[in-house]
Amino acid sequence: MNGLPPALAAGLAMLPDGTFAGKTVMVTGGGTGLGLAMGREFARLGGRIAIASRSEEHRAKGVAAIRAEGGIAEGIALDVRDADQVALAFDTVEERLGPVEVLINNAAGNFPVRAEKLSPNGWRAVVDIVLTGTFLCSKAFAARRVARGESGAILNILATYVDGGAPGHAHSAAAKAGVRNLTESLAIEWAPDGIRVNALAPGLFPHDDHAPAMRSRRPDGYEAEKTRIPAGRVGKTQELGWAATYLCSPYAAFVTGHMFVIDGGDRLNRSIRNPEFEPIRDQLPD
Ligand SMILES: CCC/C=C/C(=O)SCCNC(=O)CCNC(=O)[C@H](O)C(C)(C)COP(=O)([O-])OP(=O)([O-])OC[C@H]1O[C@@H](n2cnc3c(N)ncnc32)[C@H](O)[C@@H]1OP(=O)([O-])[O-]
Ligand SMILES: NC(=O)C1=CN([C@@H]2O[C@H](COP(=O)(O)OP(=O)(O)OC[C@H]3O[C@@H](n4cnc5c(N)ncnc54)[C@H](OP(=O)(O)O)[C@@H]3O)[C@@H](O)[C@H]2O)C=CC1
Repeated sequence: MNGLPPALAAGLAMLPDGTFAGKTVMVTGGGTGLGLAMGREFARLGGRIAIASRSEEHRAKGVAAIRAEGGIAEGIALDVRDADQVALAFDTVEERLGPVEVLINNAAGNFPVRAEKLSPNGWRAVVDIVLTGTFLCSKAFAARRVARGESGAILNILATYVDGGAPGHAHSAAAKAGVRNLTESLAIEWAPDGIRVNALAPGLFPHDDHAPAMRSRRPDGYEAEKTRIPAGRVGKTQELGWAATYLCSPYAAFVTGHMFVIDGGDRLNRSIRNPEFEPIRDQLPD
């Protein structure tokens, strides 16, 4: 489990080439980090990628990365918190790339903060991006798929702290837990329409795009994680692409309402000798 099989490390496909040929895949927050890694894998399998986010710079970077690999990508301006912008984004994508058949709700906001210091607006910003944004995009997607009488797939990006919470991240953990529950409600509601709704919960996947507030503050970066995570390493962003494309592919046609965890066993980590408890207020700045 510590490394990748040589064939996978060399970039060989898990799914057949062309699995997403002719399909439009919208990735919210797809210009950076994990969203971009997933978009690249969908594009490699033939998908047309719509990168929908707020920052022109992020969108342009993502579009350039996918096009440099021979893929098809367009950037679409979108703040997922705004229902009118969401509707316009879906219409614009349809005009430029065709109707969206796969939606990846990846956009998120997060910053570490002691809960008693989190302002109402800080709470609202994160919950609105993660929970309300996921609902608004899912609703716009499903309304269009149902009107066309066509199936589709939604993948919601969670975090492993949907179980157990996350001290210092109360806003994000609560919002992600809400998205997990939403995944299940919508999966049941839309199953008769052929719309599958699944979730992917990543463990620790460092990347160069991480927002400054979310970067590791440890002097050794992520070196210590090698002994903390049971698999002995952090995740590689390409691995999320493999999981995401499988869950949205016809090979997962009977999979819906599922949360797929990809974390090297981190979530289940229990030790015989547990570390001492260090209060969160001692771990975060004032
Ligand atoms: C752990 C591993 C798992 C990883 C999971 C991830 O999700 S990784 C993904 C991570 N990726 C990202 O997060 C990328 C996207 N993130 C973002 O765009 C911003 O971080 C955002 C979420 C604040 C939204 O931006 P926006 O322009 O909509 O909002 P705004 O700037 O107007 O602020 C709204 C309120 O929040 C307050 N506040 C802000 N920062 C801090 C802080 N550090 N401390 C305290 N408070 C903070 C700010 O003061 C304000 O409250 P006020 O003063 O009015 O009471
Ligand atoms: N990296 C990790 O270890 C982990 C990540 N995750 C999850 O993976 C996903 C991707 O995170 P990651 O790539 O690490 O982080 P990034 O900060 O790189 O990505 C977040 C993306 O969300 C977009 N975004 C933020 N707010 C909005 C908004 N209001 N409307 C539209 N787009 C928005 C940003 O684009 P823009 O600024 O252009 O709007 C950005 O591209 C998130 O859901 C995160 O919670 C979960 C567990 C671990």
